[in-house]
Amino acid sequence: MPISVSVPMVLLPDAAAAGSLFSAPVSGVAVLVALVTVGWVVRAVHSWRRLRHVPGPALARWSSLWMVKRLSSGRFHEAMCDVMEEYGPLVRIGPNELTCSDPDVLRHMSAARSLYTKGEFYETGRIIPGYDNIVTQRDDVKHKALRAQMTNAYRGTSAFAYEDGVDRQILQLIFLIDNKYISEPGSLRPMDLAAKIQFFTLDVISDVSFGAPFGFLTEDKDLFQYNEINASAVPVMNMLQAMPWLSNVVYRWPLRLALPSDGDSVGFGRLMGVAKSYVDARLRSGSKPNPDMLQSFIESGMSHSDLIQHMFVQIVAGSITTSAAIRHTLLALLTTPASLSRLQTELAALNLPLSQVIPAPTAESLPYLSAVVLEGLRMWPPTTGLGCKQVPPGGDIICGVHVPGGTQVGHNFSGMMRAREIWGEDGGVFWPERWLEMDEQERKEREAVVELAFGSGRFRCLGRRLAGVEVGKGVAELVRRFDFAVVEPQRPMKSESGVFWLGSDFWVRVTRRL
Ligand code: HEM
Repeated sequence: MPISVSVPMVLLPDAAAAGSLFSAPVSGVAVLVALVTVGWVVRAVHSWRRLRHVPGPALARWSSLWMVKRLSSGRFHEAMCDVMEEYGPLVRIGPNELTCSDPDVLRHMSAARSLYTKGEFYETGRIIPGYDNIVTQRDDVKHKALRAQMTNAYRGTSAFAYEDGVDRQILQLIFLIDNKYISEPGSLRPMDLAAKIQFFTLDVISDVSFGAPFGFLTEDKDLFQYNEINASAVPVMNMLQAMPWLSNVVYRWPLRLALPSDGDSVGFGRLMGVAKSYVDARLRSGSKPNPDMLQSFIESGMSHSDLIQHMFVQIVAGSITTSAAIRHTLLALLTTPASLSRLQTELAALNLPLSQVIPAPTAESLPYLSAVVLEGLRMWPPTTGLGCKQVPPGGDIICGVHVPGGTQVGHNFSGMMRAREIWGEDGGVFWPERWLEMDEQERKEREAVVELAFGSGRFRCLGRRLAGVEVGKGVAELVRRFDFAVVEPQRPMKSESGVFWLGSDFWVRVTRRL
């Protein structure tokens, strides 16, 4: 029997009543969406107008998507060269971001009395949310004070010499190659040169920092999955470069729980843990001072938390950059036999025994080695990120145009190092001879441009001297002792650029020369 249910008429809403029941929330959401859209459009139009006179790709005028796409493509350095070619030395690459390839402008922004400050992106490098280190400190007065505190350690006065640490790790690298990776006729022991160089730079920086290497070279493995985790963190850094405000999201609960911490067993956190254990051991009463950077930092009066942070900062800042420089210079040499042979001849003339590493002053006095190192830094500046500086409140005239206060102006390192106006038609070619053919004045000026790969003025890289010793000696000692044949000449190495270079799969066949 069918069941019939009778509903009292009072409970049945009529059509009009139904409409009013739903229309209130629907129209509320619609108004909200409309307000947000109008707000976004007004903001976008305002930001487009502020910099509409600066040339650049159409999408970049409205959105950060242009940068996001280029930064995540792995070819950011090429995008920077392309925009310079197409639009000139000052290019708009985001709603509030410009990039500049004029060396004078870059120097001006970082000069001692300049009113520019570090840009918004720097804050994204904080290790502890809300707590600044030398890289992230945007307050000029505090940055200056911190830098003064740290300079002694980087200068290498206080009875410590970088060179010993670099030499120890060069010998360790050579020992590893000699014992594990020498191929004989008919046998191949392929070696990923990119990985070994990364191990080398990590062991150098830990050796000079705490007086003991991490041990990447002795273990011959990616300890604490550091390199693997570093590679997976770079895409996040790339996103932050395009949209620094995202770091406010990352630093909030619950995402902040995923940030590295010194209790982690792998990655950045593990490295922080190692740094902390060295700091704690050194501060323990009765512990012996050691002639290293940590000791200099302690003597400068740094707090416990600052010591840990700055040990960690320099491990990261001092390894990814230096390894990119050595890796690219070696690749350029292996694929330019005339340059490699000329360098090997220069090194052979030194008649140094194999037990000895070339002393830094000797390496620096070699004309061809110096030309090779300069040319490697020029062709592939190791930092490809923008290092934006913020235009002071009153605005400034850059490359002849007015740029309003608050604009973020980045360094177009890659474009500047290949610009036709500076380097001529062959700026895109690795050719160390160019340095030997210049007259003294010209060479001085060009060297000053390459030097900008380390920043300048108030923000100049503190590890510049160590990096120079490491790159010069590292390249020289490897090509002096070994021949490297690229295993896959059509794709010699995997290399990607964003904020930093990432390199891997640089497979080589190694034989002894001496
Ligand atoms: C080829 C290797 C290297 C390159 C190309 C390089 C490049 C740079 C650049 C471009 C900056 C930023 C400048 C700016 O903000 O305008 C910088 C800053 C810095 N670098 Fe390096 N770097 C290298 C190696 C090193 C090494 C080995 C160390 C540590 C021993 C180091 C420690 C630092 C520190 C602490 C800063 C922050 C300076 C400050 O803000 O005052 N770097 N470097």
